[in-house]
Amino acid sequence: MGEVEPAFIQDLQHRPKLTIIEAEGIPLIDLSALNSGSADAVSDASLVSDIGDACKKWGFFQVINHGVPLEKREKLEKAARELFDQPLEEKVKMRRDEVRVYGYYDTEHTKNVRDWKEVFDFTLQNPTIVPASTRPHEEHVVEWYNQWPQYPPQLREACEEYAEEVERLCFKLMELIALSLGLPTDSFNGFFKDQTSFVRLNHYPPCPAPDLALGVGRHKDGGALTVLAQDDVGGLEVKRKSDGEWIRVKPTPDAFIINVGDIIQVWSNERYESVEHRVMVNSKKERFSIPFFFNPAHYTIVKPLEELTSEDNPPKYRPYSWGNFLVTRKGSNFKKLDVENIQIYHFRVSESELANRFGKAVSVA
Ligand SMILES: O=C(O)CCC(=O)C(=O)O
Ligand SMILES: [Fe+2]
Repeated sequence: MGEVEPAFIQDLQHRPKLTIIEAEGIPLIDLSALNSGSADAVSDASLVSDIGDACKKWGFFQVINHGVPLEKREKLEKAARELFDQPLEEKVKMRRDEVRVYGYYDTEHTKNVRDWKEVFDFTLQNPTIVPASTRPHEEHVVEWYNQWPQYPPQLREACEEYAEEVERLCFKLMELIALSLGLPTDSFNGFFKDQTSFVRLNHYPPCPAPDLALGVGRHKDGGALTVLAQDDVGGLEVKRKSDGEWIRVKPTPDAFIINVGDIIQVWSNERYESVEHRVMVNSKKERFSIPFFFNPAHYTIVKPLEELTSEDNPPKYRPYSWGNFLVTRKGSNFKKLDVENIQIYHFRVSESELANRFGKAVSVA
């Protein structure tokens, strides 16, 4: 990528500020209690409340001593560099499209503006089963398969080993999140039995106009939880809930950045919110990152959990099909649409509807 074409240029109000706020950063949480071997470590009370506070206040936190071996992460980071270092003719041999949705891609759009990046996606469950179309109530399913390159030869093994470790961490984090919401530890496990999780290798090349373009435009992650490994360059910005300022997430060696996705926002009936984030690019340095998107089975109907709703706190979302959401989002990756793609707020019950329901409940009582 050389010159900045118009497709990359953000609208004025979404352009990044080059003065970076690193003030009060997202919380840093030490997970060593989880790996101490004690059977009830996951119910460590202060850990649970720290996670709950971070989810509520920020929707984002970093973890250290998370149990994912550093050598597995480094092996994948090295393979990712070698992969993106290949000539474009090689990389496009495993190009993603509407049928082969995993593989290499360099023309992704977020909110209909092109991202300054190239990516390689792979799924954990190969094949991943999803609805055959974006039609509501689609009963047929299709299989989505991985595409592996010849070079670098160790990429596939590095991907699979890394994914296995991070998946384990995701299950532990979901247990901590369940406890922080006052739910039984294993409340969420069942949703991930036939998971649609996938991992993305991101490469953000140096960009001649970091004031006009973004590596990834502002967005919320649509799944349940994201576990992100970023290198030491920096660029991820999180929209601070308290004042809407964009805050840079400072790289911490060997830490993972965790964020709550839209599904946890719905399950928790907005006790925890999925927070907007974006990636700034750099005129001198390339940057690499690896998000792991932890997603439930395609047949999951996402709705606020009964235990977390009540007459005073009625469900704020209408139930929706995760498979339909995922397939609709993936389709929108491949073309620039004239309309906004599927967003979680489309399923939000309006404040006036909520007030009406509440009013009715009161008048009946
Ligand atoms: O590269 C990053 O730091 C974050 C990427 C991201 O937010 C995403 O791919 O959803
Ligand atoms: Fe994201």
